[in-house]
Amino acid sequence: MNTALPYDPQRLAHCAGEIIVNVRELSALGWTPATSSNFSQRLDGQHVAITVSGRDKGKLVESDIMVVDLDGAPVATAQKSSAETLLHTQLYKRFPEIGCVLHTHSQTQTVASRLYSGQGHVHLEGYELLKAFADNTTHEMSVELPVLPNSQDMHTLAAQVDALLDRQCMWGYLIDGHGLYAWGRDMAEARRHLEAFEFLLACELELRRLQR
Ligand SMILES: CSCCC(=O)C(=O)COP(=O)(O)O
Ligand SMILES: [Zn+2]
Repeated sequence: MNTALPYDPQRLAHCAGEIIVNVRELSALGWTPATSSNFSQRLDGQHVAITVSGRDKGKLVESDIMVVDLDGAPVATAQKSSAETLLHTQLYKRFPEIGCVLHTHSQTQTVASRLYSGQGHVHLEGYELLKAFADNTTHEMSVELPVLPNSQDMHTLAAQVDALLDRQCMWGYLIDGHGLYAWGRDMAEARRHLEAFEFLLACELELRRLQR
């Protein structure tokens, strides 16, 4: 064991395994086309396991998961982390309870982001599946899923997200023409939120189509 590492390598191996298994399943659904999407899990109070930039997310292996600190700087590696690392670390930095962040580019998420960008959010109401966002004490009756303008400048995007989080507490957001970010206390919860958003967005798109 390399005792010089500032994080627990066994925890990294565990998180990498969880990321690989879950992302393969998301990829098989067609939610990570053309090397898009990125995924992370918190290792401890200072470190995050995150996907290496540009990898085929459907074929991840352990060496495709690396460690960054909460400012997004690589730790004990020369690998390049996801181009969108800052969008992950800003969440871990701000909310100690967040343990997992998932970002995908499904067709449903991307089309919905385009359709609702003018409105700035997607209003989700009247669905039993909204219970996927409820904790033990509250029963969510409606959810506003924010839609942010896209930018190639991650600092601009991260500033938009920070401003949003000042006003509103939520489990995800869309980026226009880009995809969805969703998170949770652990992989299971983040995945439940991601799948619930995907399903609810698909319902909204279908309703719009039928109502035309
Ligand atoms: C080819 S997709 C463009 C970048 C992107 O949006 C994405 O999610 C993947 O970027 P990464 O650097 O994490 O591979
Ligand atoms: Zn992306």
